[in-house]
Amino acid sequence: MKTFTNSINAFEEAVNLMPGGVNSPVRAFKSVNLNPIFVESGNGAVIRDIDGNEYIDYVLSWGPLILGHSHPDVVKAIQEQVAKGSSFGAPTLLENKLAEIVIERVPSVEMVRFVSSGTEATMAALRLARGFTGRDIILKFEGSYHGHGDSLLIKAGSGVATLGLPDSPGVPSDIAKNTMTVAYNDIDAVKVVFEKFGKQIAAVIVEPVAGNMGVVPPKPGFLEGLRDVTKEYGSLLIFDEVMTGFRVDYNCAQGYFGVTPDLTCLGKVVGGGLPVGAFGGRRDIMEHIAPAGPVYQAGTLSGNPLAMTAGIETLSRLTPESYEYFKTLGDMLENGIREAAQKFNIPHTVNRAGSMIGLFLTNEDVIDFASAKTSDLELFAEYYKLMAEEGIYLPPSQFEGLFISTAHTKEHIEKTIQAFNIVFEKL
Ligand SMILES: Cc1ncc(COP(=O)(O)O)c(CN[C@@H](CN)CCC(=O)O)c1O
Repeated sequence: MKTFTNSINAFEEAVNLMPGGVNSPVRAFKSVNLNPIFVESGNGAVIRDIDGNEYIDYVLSWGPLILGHSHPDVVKAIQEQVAKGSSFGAPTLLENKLAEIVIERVPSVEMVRFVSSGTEATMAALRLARGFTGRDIILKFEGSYHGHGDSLLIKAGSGVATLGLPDSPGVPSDIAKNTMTVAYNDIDAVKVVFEKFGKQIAAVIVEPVAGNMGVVPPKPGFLEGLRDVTKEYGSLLIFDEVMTGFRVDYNCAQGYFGVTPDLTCLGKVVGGGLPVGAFGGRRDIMEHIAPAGPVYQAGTLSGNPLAMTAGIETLSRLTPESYEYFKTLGDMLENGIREAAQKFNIPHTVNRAGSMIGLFLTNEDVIDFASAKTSDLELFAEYYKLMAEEGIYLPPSQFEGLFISTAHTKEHIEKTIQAFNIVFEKL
């Protein structure tokens, strides 16, 4: 039986030091009603908490650790770089190198700007789209998360073709009103909005595979429809690939689905576990970014040498064969979860996009946020606790997905499927 004494004590201290005891809300384990574990170390596919418990990790720091924790080559390269200096606030060859890799792998990217988080990337991409088009309105999708920028913390107004409402205190209504929200996968609703506001819409921002309502792949024709309608009205199409970038495919989700946006936002994997975000796209658009153009964007630690090193070493070790490996393990896990849920009559829908897997505790097809919310959240909390006791570390929210790394093995997957069977039998 696992004990969590040290994590419990540490969290008691933390809640007096930091809001909610964490530096990002989802880490507080609120939606699963548990004390979060404090992690001591990670090695490959396994993390160890400060009570000595070990877990097979399917969170992977919310996506970045696609090679697993403490990959020896990545560690060595960062150690060598930090001995030469951690930050200069001046250009380094490392930025050129990572930029070349990103431009080579991401079909839409002709030029790229590095920042320090996915939020910065999407904030900057929106400002760029507005500056380039001279328009103000942004269209996003209900249940999608693009970081905590004011223009993106927006919930749907009533009805389809109405303006957005703040989804957090502190977001001025004057900002919220320029963001519209419709249901993911509903291309007809998008067309209604464009018929009414098309010439005022600067951009549509979309997760090409939604990963923040759980995993929800695009319906056939959805991304293509967005590409067509934005072209028709002179708006930009922005793919937020912070989660899907280099995870769904060697050439990102845009390569997998064959739809090329005007701008792409990246994060997570592109930094290999260190703080990196990026936005890039058509050269004629990107050349509007300061100092080449008038749209301002800046950052003290943008292009940080250590973060660039982690990104270069990580992306360099991802090959087309890596995605074959993810498919093999992902197939095993997806089928194993489905078989276990069927065997023990657990309500379930399993969605998948490459090495992103979403288990919803509902028998509804999950195609958008409304259908994702039919999941049984109380059952999810019970399931989560039991899986943790079996040594499986999952994202502590029904509205997140499981990630696989190149460090996961068939043995890890087999142990995980065994845990699903044990847990589903108990529920
Ligand atoms: C599609 C997408 N776009 C932007 C972001 C924001 O990236 P960051 O600012 O957290 O680096 C994210 C961040 N994802 C969340 C969870 N899925 C990160 C975890 C957290 O918030 O702690 C994202 O998924």
